[in-house]
Amino acid sequence: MLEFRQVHKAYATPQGPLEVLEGVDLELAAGESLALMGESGSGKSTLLHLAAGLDVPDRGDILLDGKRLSSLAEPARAALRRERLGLVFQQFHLIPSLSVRDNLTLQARLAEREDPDWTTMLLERLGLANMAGRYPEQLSGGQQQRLAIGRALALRPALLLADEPTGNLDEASADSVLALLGELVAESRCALLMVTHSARVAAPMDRRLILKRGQLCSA
Ligand SMILES: Nc1ncnc2c1ncn2[C@@H]1O[C@H](COP(=O)(O)OP(=O)(O)OP(=O)(O)O)[C@@H](O)[C@H]1O
Repeated sequence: MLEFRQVHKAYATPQGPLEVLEGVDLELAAGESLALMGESGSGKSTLLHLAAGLDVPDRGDILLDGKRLSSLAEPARAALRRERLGLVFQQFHLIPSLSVRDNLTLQARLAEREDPDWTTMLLERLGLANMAGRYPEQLSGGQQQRLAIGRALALRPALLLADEPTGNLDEASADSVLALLGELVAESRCALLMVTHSARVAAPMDRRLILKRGQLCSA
């Protein structure tokens, strides 16, 4: 469902171009889970942003459901993103003026695809059912993280892209939230591409790859 073919990406810096991805090949099947690992600065977030169509490669192709993301204009990429992807990034980007429930369901309502049973199940599983009327600032960091995960799953995406959103959580709570994410993804049968530094989080996933010197290799 997601394919990278010889993807190259460099950033312009005062010292000249910084080559981050140098011929990345990747295939992710529907429903498959993949842990993306690698040292800080190795290009994991860059790869995830490209997969989300938030940025485009310098060379190479990225295909989502057989559509060439890299040659679509931004409005078409945004439409595909809304339709098919769930995103969980390091910043939660919750809307302060909306309640927990409304943050979770906003996109689904805009797309007229709200599923009240799924929403209720997500709120319960994420431990947010008794605070659905609260606002983001009234939640702890871990609760905000769980809400960001719920929001990404509310539209039942075909692919969830997650940049390990551990925030300032201690290791034990981060691991338990990420384990819950893994369960919800499996139940909704969506594919998962997750950046993680934790071997424990990566262990149950179908595959583990490491980004090293601009290329992907097996962990
Ligand atoms: N917009 C940008 N302009 C210039 N350099 C950038 C830009 N974005 C990222 N970089 C550089 O590209 C490299 C890869 O960054 P990226 O954020 O993809 O790494 P990462 O593996 O996700 O790192 P971390 O694990 O620390 O989050 C880093 O050296 C970073 O400094």
